[in-house]
Order: sequence, then C-alpha cells, then structure tokens
Amino acid sequence: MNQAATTSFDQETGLDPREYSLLIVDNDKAHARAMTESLERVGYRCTVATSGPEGIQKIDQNVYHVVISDLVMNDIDGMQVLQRAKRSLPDCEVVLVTGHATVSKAVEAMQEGAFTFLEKPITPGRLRAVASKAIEACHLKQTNTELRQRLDEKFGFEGIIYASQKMQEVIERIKRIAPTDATVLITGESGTGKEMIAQAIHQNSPRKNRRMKALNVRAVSETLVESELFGHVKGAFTDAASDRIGAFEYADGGTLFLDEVGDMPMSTQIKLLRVLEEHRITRVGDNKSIKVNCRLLSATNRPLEQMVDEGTFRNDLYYRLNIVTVHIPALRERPDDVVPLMDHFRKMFIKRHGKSPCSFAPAVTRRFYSYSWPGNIRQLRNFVETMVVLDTDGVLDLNDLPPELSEASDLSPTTGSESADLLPSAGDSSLIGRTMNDIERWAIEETLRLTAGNRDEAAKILSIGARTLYRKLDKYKQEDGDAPEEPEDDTPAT
Ligand SMILES: Nc1ncnc2c1ncn2[C@@H]1O[C@H](COP(=O)(O)OP(=O)(O)OP(=O)(O)O)[C@@H](O)[C@H]1O
Repeated sequence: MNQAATTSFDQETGLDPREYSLLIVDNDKAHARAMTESLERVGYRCTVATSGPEGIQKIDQNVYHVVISDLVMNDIDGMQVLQRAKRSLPDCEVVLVTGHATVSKAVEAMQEGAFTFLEKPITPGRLRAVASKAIEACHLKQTNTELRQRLDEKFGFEGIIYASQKMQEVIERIKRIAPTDATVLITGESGTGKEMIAQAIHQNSPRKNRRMKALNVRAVSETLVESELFGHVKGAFTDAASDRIGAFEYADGGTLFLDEVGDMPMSTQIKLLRVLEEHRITRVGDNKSIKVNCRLLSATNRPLEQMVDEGTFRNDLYYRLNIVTVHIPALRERPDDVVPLMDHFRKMFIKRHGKSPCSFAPAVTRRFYSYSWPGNIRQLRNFVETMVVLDTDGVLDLNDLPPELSEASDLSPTTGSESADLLPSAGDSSLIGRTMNDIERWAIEETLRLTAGNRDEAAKILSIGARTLYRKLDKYKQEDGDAPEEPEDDTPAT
C-alpha cells in the first residue's frame, strides 16, 4: 500500500505519518483511490472501504487514528460510520466528506463529534492539511489518555480511601494477588467498591499497559451475553449486520472483569468454563476458534456457593472463578472508613461542581458514622454529592441531610461492628471514679479513632480549637514518656 512514501516527519506537527493509520470510506472507488494515493504519498498508512458496512466492519476489527468517510453513501451513511468510530475507537478523529448540498448535515455531524468536514472537490493539499490536523488531535487525545493511565497506575491503590483494619487487610491481600495471573473472585454487597478493587488489581499487574474490559453480565440481555463475551460473525442473528469482536478479544493480553457473574445464564456458564480451560473462544455463528489470553476477574453480590447447592450456578465454573477470593466488607462493618470517605467525596464534589468550600457539622459526621449504609459507599458518595450541590452557607448541617438520614431510624451502632465500642457512650461506667484528665483523654482518643486520626475533624466534633487538641495530644505523649511532636505538624493524619 505504502508505495510512494517520501516524507518522514510532518513539518507542522512534527509527527511521523508512518505511525498513523487512516481509513477511507467511500462508495466511489475512483475517489477513494485518489484520496488514498494523495495521503500515501506523504507517508500515511491507508486502508480503503468502498461501502459503509465494510467501513464499519473494519472499524470494529482494527485500530485507526483517523477515518475519512463520505457523508452520503447508498448503504450506511457517514453519520453511522461516525457513530461507530466514536464508540469503538475513542481516540479516533472522523472527517466527513460532503457535496455542497449537504453542508447543513455536515454541521450537524460536527455537533455529533466529527473533527471537521471536507467539501468536494478536494485538492490534495487541503486533504493532507486536514489529515495532518486530525492526526495531531488524535495524538493529543492519546497523550492525555496515557497521562491519565499513568496517574491511575500511580494511584492504583491510593485512589482507594480507607482507614479501617478490615480494608487494610483487603489491600494487603490484593497487593499480593495483583502481580500474579490468578483468577480472582471479588465478593461483597452492592456499592462496596468491587469494581474499584478489580481496577486496582489490573493497574498493579504486569498487564497494566494492556486493556481492561469490564462487562456487567446483569446489564446485558440473556440473548446477547454470548455475543458480548465472544463476539459474533455477520448474520449470526437478526441484528448482526457485521462481524464484531467480543470482550475476550478486546481484552486480549489484558484483563477481563465480569461484574455480576452470578447472573450468567447456565448455557453461557458452560461456554465460559470451556474458554477458561482451553484459552480459545469461538465467535457466535462461527466455527473456527481464536486463541485468547485474558486474566479473568469476576465479582458478585450473590451467594454463589448457595447457588451451586441450588443448581443455578455450575459447580465446576465456581471453582474455576474462585481460585482466589477477595471479600470486600460492607461499610457498616468498617465504620472507621466513613469519615475519611466523607472528606474525600466532599473535596471531590466541591471541585467537580465548582462550589465554595464547605464542611460537615459535627452532628452530621456523627450521624453518618452511626448510619447502617445499606447502599454502602455508592450511597455515601451520592449523599455527599447531593449535600455539596445543594449547600448555600458553607456548612453541611443536619437540615441538609437527605431524608433517609434525617429520619435516621438507625442511629444505634451496628451490631457486630467495630463502631459499637467506639461511640462515646454517656453511661460508660468504666470511667466513673476516674480523674477529669483521664476522661478528657479518653474522649479525645475515641474521637480521633472516630475520625481515623483526622485532628481537624476531631477538634470540630469536640468543639475545641485544633491547636488546643494538639497541645493536649502533646501532653499525653509527654505523660507516656514520648518525645513531643513538632508544633507546626498539625496536618490531618488520614
Ligand atoms: N474505598 C473507596 N474509596 C473511594 N471510592 C470508593 C471506594 N469504594 C468504592 N468507591 C466508589 O463507590 C462507588 C461504588 O463502587 P463500585 O462500583 O466499585 O462498587 P461495586 O461493589 O462494584 O458495586 P456493584 O456491585 O453495584 O457493581 C464508585 O463510585 C467507587 O468509585
């Protein structure tokens, strides 16, 4: 294809055209050829599709940096090509070619995400200039994606907020599991952070530079689940207009995360088991198998073991998925995480919604702490977001609480949780007969445990100044014979 490439680096952008792949989609073969030759002459790698369906098929199967498509074609039009490219190739830029009569349509296309449009007749100089700009835009998007990925890698664990011993143990466990290729089953109630843990495992594994594909089995209809997992060939079922790769092929070399795996139909379970044993998939409607290499992580909030007993989940698949288990405790079982999470989401949503700084009233912190969180961290996150968005006076007060919390039917500490002995109880008889200093020390230490070491929060709850709290802590250290801390180090210790 690349017969006449003479130039190496693009004068304007400094990029090497030979590193970029372009797809030309045009019903008019002569026009497609003329565009291709003009682009190949300066070094681009071009592929031609002479119909809309062929263009879509190529987009599904290959990676292109720029797609140049005619807008009006007699089968699938350029808008559909644009939509498919935007869906399948997030960094790709799409240029639409149009005759004079369809300029208004092209403007609409740009609103849908097209990079620009070229009006016929197209000169080679104009075509190359537009291709060069589109390549530059794609390159920028890729650079951003890479930077984001690097940040994600760096913060693979740090993005997970926790202070409790229980989560500390979970993190220790995933640190040991992540570098291996072991199949992992992540269990826990809805909203406990199973997907987040799956991402951290991927980010801290040798596969981190390859793709991670998440597929929520519950969100896909029973008839489509196999096509989503294994892909399909054209005509495999009524809507299969072209060949399509599935999650296993997409994540080849990387990680596949199957969320809500307990919802998988029995007929698909046996096929999944076979793939895990043979490392080969067969697209729906095809008869040849393809080799795949994916690390499988799965998650469920359903009792798989019980489902095995009831005959609704295959025993053999259960043992395959369950080589290593990571259980994420419900938030009510780790109340020490509540305050750090409140603080994290408060800051995050202030920034995201461009709000002025605000803080939680101590009574709200106490109520969050003692709530049972049936929806776990997702629910806490949503509550904090609502409160931050609606805040007008900089204080997130009891009046700002969502109804579930303001009615607060369950203010009592949760049974069997760490919280029971943490909440200051007015009737703690063990304190009777002790000195005021001891009682005060006990109250300060318990409040610091409640705030996971965050002294600012603790001072607010105790209604004393942060420096007063610091002085008292210093005094306790001296009483215990420890060296006092530097006074300026009064940062929250979360
Ligand atoms: N420890 C954590 N630190 C910060 N954010 C968290 C933490 N755990 C969960 N989240 C956030 O809470 C929300 C729910 O988490 P996630 O989707 O991972 O839960 P899940 O257990 O997979 O839920 P489901 O079972 O419903 O799919 C997400 O916005 C996630 O970023």
